[in-house]
Amino acid sequence: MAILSKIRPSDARLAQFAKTYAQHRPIVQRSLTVGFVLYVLGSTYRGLSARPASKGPSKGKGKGTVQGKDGKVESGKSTRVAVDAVFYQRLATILRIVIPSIHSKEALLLLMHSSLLVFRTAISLYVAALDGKIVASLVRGQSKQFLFNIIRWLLVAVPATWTNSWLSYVQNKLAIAYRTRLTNEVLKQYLGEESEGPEGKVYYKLSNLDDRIKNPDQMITHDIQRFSSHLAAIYANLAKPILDVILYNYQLSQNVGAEGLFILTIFVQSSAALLRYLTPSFGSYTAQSAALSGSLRHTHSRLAEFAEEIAFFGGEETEKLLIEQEYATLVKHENRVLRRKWWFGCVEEGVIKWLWGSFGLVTCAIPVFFKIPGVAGLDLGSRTEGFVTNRRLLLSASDAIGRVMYSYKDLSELAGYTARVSLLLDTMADVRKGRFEKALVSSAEVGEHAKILRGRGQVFDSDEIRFEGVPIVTPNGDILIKSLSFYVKPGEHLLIVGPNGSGKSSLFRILGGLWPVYGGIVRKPAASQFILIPQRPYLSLGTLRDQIIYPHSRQEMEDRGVTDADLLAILSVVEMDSLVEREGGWDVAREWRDALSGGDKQKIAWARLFYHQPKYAILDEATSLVPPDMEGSMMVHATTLGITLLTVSHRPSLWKYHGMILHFDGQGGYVFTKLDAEKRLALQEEKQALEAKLLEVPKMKARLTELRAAVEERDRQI
Ligand SMILES: Nc1ncnc2c1ncn2[C@@H]1O[C@H](COP(=O)(O)OP(=O)(O)OP(=O)(O)O)[C@@H](O)[C@H]1O
Repeated sequence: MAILSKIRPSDARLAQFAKTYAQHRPIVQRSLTVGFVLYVLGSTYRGLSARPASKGPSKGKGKGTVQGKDGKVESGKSTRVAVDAVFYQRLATILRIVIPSIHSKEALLLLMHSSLLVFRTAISLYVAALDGKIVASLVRGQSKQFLFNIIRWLLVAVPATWTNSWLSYVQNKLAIAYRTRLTNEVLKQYLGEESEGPEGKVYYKLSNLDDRIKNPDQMITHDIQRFSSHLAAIYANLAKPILDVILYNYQLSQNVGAEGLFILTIFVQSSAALLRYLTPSFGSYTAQSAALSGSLRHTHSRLAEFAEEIAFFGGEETEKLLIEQEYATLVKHENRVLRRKWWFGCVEEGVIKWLWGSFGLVTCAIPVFFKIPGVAGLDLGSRTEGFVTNRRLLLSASDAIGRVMYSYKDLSELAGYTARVSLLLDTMADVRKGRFEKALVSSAEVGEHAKILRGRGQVFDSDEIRFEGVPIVTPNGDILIKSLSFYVKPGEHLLIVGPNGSGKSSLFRILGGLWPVYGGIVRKPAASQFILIPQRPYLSLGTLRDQIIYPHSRQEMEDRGVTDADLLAILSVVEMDSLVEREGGWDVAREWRDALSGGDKQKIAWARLFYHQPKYAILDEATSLVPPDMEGSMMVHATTLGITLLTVSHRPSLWKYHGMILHFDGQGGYVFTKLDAEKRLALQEEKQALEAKLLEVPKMKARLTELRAAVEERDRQI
């Protein structure tokens, strides 16, 4: 006061400014009101024009097709995406999975979330009343009352910040809970227990027998996560802003003071600087999350890439374990970030809304308790009240209105992710029932071809393998062989030969239960009685031991009474025992696909065969990279273990190990007969010798012509 009384010239200037301002104040108020209305209109327009959200999976005016990650349409038959009855129907189906009962954890979280939303609104109402009281005490100049109200204001900050942080925490918990439910359900079907039955091997059939889903890995990892977080957020994004808008709407009719706006801007800038300083490095957390998500996706893409090999090994459980481990690491990280967000949310709320809010009130109180010349008491009161209204409008109403504007966008994004998740669930359900959607070859619609495709064969359990009139049909409806009949009795090894693409591997896919049987009768042991060794064997993620015992776990190995010493003995059969020392022991884990050579991979696959000792081994060019002397010893060893071999090989050196031959001609025909290896080899040698002689004929003819010319020349000279 003493300082103020000394600066008379500035006091006069202040009084002059206040007078001019008071004269023009109505215009300022009107401009602010118009500006505010324009802002609301602009936000509304932006909110509505964001409806055909180009971001996210929805397309067009809230409608479109379900798209893959690179924008490719997921299915030939387009799936509508709109906020309509179909969306609510799909959502209801998924809700039954993510909230299985009212006693579930998710239902409890949802109840907590709702209660917190209502509680927060109640706090807002209380604060609104408290604000009014503070303004009243300011206007009346009641310093004690004012201080008392400020203390109440700071006290209410405790439950308010607590509620807001809890809201965000519970919402994110809910998203994780939804995701876990959906992931478990999808994994159950995708890598399900019933791998032996016709309902199993969904992960193989989804990508090989059906066209609808191009990237199941992305759907299971990314889309389910996006769907879950959108579903958890949509409740708060719709319900709370509507409540807030109703609550604050009456204040929009009140004065919007330019003074308040100015001071508030300073506060907002200061709080932003402080918060920038305090903010944990959420950017690096996001990068880490992306890396972990990428790793999880990589594991899934490996599964899709090697689906055939894993399907033959019945490695579903091992793959499921690996995926679950990756998922657990990701969730652990997300939970850590969530906890940081929780305390940061408290600080953020405390600083922005409450601490600076109280400072703002104190600032407004200065002209009340310390008289500023030229400004009337009544003006001061209305200006303070204007500031409070302004603060509320900007901090609460603008936030609420903004969220209402964008709620439709949220809803259509949720519709997009709902469509993706539904497509995944529906396609899996169809695949499990043997209903596939795939573009077929043009002739598939007519005549005998169509008749074969409409048919279904019978599959019986048996000790031996016997095909009776079974057509070999590719997933796109191409008929490789119309009717195939052959058998393999235990101990009677079968050699399968034929040109590329004639259907040799396709036969194995039917044996492994991967491709449907379109006709005839198939008798065969369960898929678990087969082991496939392809040219490029599958190596799982895990230790060196895991490669030999795949898909067994260490526990299963021990339960079978097998020790590491036994595994070493198995490795010595394929002359790979030095590998254990070279790689640093049985428990070393690495990307074995890159660590081993092609031949080493084949030998490891043979070691795996000797460990499992199945009834039948399918060898699809399984010795192509192994030295000739070793392939013989490996075959003999397999035979002594009682394993019956079904071999695809172009090497005549392997013929002698087989009793029967199935010869595809590549034109839809085949011969199934006894294989007399010696006779066949003798014939082969004679054929080769004749072919070699035939190659000499042109050279001999040329030489003969030369000799005849030379003789004629000599005769002329004589
Ligand atoms: N998942 C699939 N979808 C559609 N067609 C397929 C699929 N897998 C294989 N085919 C087709 O089936 C035909 C036979 O393939 P298969 O792998 O049985 O040949 P193969 O006799 O083993 O040949 P190769 O000696 O080259 O291995 C090929 O024309 C191939 O394109």
